[in-house]
Amino acid sequence: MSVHHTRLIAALDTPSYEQALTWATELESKVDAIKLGLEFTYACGLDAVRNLAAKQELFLDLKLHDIPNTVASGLKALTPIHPSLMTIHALGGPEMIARSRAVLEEAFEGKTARPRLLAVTVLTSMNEESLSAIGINATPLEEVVRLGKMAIKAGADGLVCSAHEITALRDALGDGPELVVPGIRPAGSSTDDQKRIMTPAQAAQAGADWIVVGRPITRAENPAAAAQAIQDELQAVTRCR
Ligand SMILES: O=c1ccn([C@@H]2O[C@H](COP(=O)(O)O)[C@@H](O)[C@H]2O)c(=O)[nH]1
Repeated sequence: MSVHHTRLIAALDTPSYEQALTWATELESKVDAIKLGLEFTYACGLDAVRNLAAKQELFLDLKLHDIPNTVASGLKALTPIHPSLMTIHALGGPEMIARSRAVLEEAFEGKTARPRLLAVTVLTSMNEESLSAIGINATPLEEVVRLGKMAIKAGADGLVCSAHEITALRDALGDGPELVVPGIRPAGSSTDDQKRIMTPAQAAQAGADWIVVGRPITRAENPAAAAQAIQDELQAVTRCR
């Protein structure tokens, strides 16, 4: 059994390269990784992503979702950036997930660390009502566990889920899968468009490997101080597993 600490990822959601670089620099010693997603990548391009990846460990969150060949080829095209974590949507199904895993293994054969493949289960902006609106008559918890089991069996290294589903996923899948958890809100902060939220300490207590925090850091008057406060909250929670 070893002591386990939850690590902090800052989501740098901005269309401005200068802004992202400023945040990445300010947060360098405060967060464990940065996340770049659709907004930054579409606005600034892959060279900009590559430049920031040279500065800090990178979670490249592009949530690919298409037919298996297109997703696998897309992931392959991104491998020179060498992010630590990459996302696809679990809803793409087992063949898409298995092809994605295979392409990453092939691209990084013989190298020390390949990017870990994460399957996004149910977005943290969704609740039971939003699931019902798209014809899914299940709770987010039921749907996350159902998709999570399928995705891990198909070859995903981990899952993106909310902190509310961590215990059920650990019960179903054990400690192996890497659980990456957005929808994090320090006590008293605005929920924005997030529906399934928890505080950093609650998510750490539940067993998150990583938490993802965007606006509570980037919209703070002092982003570095906001990130440090979250780290302090995480450090106060020590789990053994
Ligand atoms: O289910 C998901 C999957 C990804 N995200 C991403 O995480 C950050 C959260 O940002 P906040 O500002 O802390 O809300 C954002 O980049 C999302 O694209 C998610 O929120 N939920």
